[in-house]
Amino acid sequence: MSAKTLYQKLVDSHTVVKLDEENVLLFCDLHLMNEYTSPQAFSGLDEKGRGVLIPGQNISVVSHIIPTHNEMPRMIADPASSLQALNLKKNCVKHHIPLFDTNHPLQGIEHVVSPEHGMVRPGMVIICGDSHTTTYGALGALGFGIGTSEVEHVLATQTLVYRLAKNMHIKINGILPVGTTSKDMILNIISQIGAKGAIGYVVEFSGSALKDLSTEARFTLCNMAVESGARGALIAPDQIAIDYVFARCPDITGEIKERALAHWASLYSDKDARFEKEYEFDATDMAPFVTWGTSPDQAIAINDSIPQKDSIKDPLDKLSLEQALRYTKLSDGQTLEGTPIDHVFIGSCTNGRIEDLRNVLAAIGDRKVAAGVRAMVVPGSGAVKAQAEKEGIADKLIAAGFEWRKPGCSMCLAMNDDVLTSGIRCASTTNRNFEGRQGRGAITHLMSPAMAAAAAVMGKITDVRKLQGASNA
Ligand SMILES: CC(C)[C@H](C(=O)O)[C@@H](O)C(=O)O
Ligand code: SF4
Repeated sequence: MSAKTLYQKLVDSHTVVKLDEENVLLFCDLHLMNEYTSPQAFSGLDEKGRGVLIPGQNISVVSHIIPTHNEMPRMIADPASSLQALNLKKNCVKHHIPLFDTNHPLQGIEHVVSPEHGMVRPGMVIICGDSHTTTYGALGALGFGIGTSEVEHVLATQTLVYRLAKNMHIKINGILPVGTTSKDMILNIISQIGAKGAIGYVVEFSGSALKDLSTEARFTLCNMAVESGARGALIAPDQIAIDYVFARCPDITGEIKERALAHWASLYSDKDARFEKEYEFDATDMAPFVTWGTSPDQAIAINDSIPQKDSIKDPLDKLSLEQALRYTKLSDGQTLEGTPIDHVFIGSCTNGRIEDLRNVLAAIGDRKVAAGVRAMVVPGSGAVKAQAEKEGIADKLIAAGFEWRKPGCSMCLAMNDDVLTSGIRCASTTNRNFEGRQGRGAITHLMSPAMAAAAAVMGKITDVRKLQGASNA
């Protein structure tokens, strides 16, 4: 038998039938839905008089449009958004699909909610009408985003017509230095391979630098891989992944547990497996990374400077640099450190988990949010929020001047009422910095939670490594 990549093993084990050289009918173990990308799919089912084939292998959350203010119970004031949430509820009740509704204590962003309750396990195929479904690769599950018409197909058949991707291997050796995180790692990688660098590929990450990363840090890495165009991101499951899953699945015991372990042990790329593209990085000299432009690959190390216009040969690249800098109101050749910021947003499916919030607290020490800065923390889920409150993180962040919100996507894409106004500069732990992403004319700098925390207390983009010790109180 020929050597296979982990990706090929996952696809083969889920292939119902090969359709042609490029397409297979793929079985999907878990299908996630949100209020935003599911309505047309349910209407499509209704029109054709079809039902949902396996309701228990689908799950829904309300995430994108809900407000994150602290009133109890949470109300959706915007009529269109309220209708979307109501429709999702109706559809889920009608088709017996479990729903984490607006006021459910565990509600949150799909990519935060599903792994924290043990729904994501190595070897699964997981799909969602949302691009950041690549997150689940951190546990050795193949996750990817699908379109609305595909959502309908999955609901009706639990399968998907799937176009095969190519294999890319990104090896990261060395050890991430203190003060850097997997967010810096992925921003660094994307800045080098480009926002289109992995189009058509499923990326497998490996290397010694991953061994020290927690599952949550790996989620961040795989989540953002899609920003390089990747159709999926994978990390072969190791003991860290296995421990994460079993801690959340106490019901898997005895023979089933043995069988699961035996299967998971086979989930790696064979020694001679062929990758169409390979990259190697060294984590040892990585530094905190921050975006300066309007694409996730327009990023630099905090101690570096924005590229000089004249150093860019390709006319299109030069144009996109000029356009980006016009929008972000920065100049070529300048450094980012010291750039004043107005707003800080900590949250999203990239960095809205408990470890991210612990990192925020650790970074600020006993400092307070700088005068004139508005800093918001939006936990990724109800469980993250409750945990942070239990650990005293919430109280300390509130005392430091942060707003403590309810879970949701919020200012990651500004589809609720958390919208920035034009010209506001935001230090954000999110994943996209396109023009207008956080509000028309608003400027987004993507960075790690620790770096965003440093920006909050210093009022400017700051190298978090310089913050150790001293206080601004
Ligand atoms: C709204 C949804 C389709 C979108 C996505 O697929 O990623 C959103 O989650 C985003 O992050 O831009
Ligand atoms: S948090 Fe942001 S990136 Fe994640 S699903 Fe929501 S809008 Fe998309």
